[in-house]
Amino acid sequence: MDTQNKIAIIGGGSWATANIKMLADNTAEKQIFWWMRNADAVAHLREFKHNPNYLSSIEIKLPKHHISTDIKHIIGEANFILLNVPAAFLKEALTDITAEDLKGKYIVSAIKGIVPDENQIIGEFLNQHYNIPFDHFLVLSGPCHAEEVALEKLSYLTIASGDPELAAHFAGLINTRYIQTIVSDDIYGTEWGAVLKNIYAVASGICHGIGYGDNFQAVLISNAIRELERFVDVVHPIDRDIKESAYLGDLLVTAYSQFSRNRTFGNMIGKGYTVTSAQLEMNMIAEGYYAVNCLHQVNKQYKVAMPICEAVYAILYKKKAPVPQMQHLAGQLS
Ligand SMILES: NC(=O)C1=CN([C@@H]2O[C@H](COP(=O)(O)OP(=O)(O)OC[C@H]3O[C@@H](n4cnc5c(N)ncnc54)[C@H](OP(=O)(O)O)[C@@H]3O)[C@@H](O)[C@H]2O)C=CC1
Ligand SMILES: O=C(CO)COP(=O)(O)O
Repeated sequence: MDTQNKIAIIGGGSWATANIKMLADNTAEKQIFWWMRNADAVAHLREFKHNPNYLSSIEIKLPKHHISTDIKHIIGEANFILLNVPAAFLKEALTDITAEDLKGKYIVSAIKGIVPDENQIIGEFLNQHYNIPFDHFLVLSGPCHAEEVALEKLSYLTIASGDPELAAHFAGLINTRYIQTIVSDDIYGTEWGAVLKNIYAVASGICHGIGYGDNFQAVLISNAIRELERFVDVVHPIDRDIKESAYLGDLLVTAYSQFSRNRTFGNMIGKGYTVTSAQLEMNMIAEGYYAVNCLHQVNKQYKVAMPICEAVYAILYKKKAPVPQMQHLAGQLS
């Protein structure tokens, strides 16, 4: 294994900023490089050592020349590439990057989404479009909100990889006083679980926005974990315990948290905002919005019963009114 520990973070949002904090607070020897598309944010970071747009309380102590808008240069410096751009914009971010640029590197996806048009989770997309072997691919998953990392609240992260030794090595680069790590070999289940929980969090927010209470939400989420299990068991049938933190834990934190972008987005939709106005209001990305459209396409092949995802799809993409859709869904829950 290449243990140089030169890590490039690709993306400039909340999770990228929180990931830099964990990596910097971890004491293993390493170098950290950071790419983001926003030149003003790079200039601000170099001068003032804070991301002006996301989690600005975190102090970023990287050398100035380690932060850049030149993605090819930043990727060229590192042997670990930590992808942290919302899935909807990943292809755009990697436009100038070729398979040759990524050859031999370890790619870590902290993204919880599906690549639009390709309708692929990140590991599949990188494997098919950039020849990344699964034993060079890792998934960094929750349950973990960037905001709580900023506050150094105890959090658990799951690292999944086709190579358990590699997963353990990367875990050793992000463990801190407030970050515990769990290692898994379930790349597909971890990725799909994270994609689906975002859609269920949107559903949870919509229900809250139209006036359902905690009693209904508990039933919704208990049905959501069964729906999630049905789907991952069809897409990648292995022996997994859906109650583990990477699956149930991630669903719970996103569906219930005040910090969840997906729940907040759903709540606004339930309250009558249009998709565009909710997105403008948030200034952050709700992956569940993009994911539900991709999932709707992907599930034409698998035909798994997914009434919660279908209700969210109908509201967001067919412009159906939330109240009757959720009433209809409620009739199917148990
Ligand atoms: N936040 C969290 O707690 C967690 C997030 N994740 C995952 O991390 C990934 C990144 O999300 P997160 O950091 O939360 O994102 P944020 O919502 O905090 O930030 C949005 C990011 O998306 C970029 N962006 C927005 N619009 C565009 C566009 N049109 N083209 C290109 N880039 C764009 C922004 O760049 P710019 O600032 O230049 O506009 C910014 O980097 C997602 O897959 C998310 O699911 C996973 C675990 C936890
Ligand atoms: O993935 C997350 C927590 O594990 C963050 O989810 P939100 O995008 O809903 O904030």
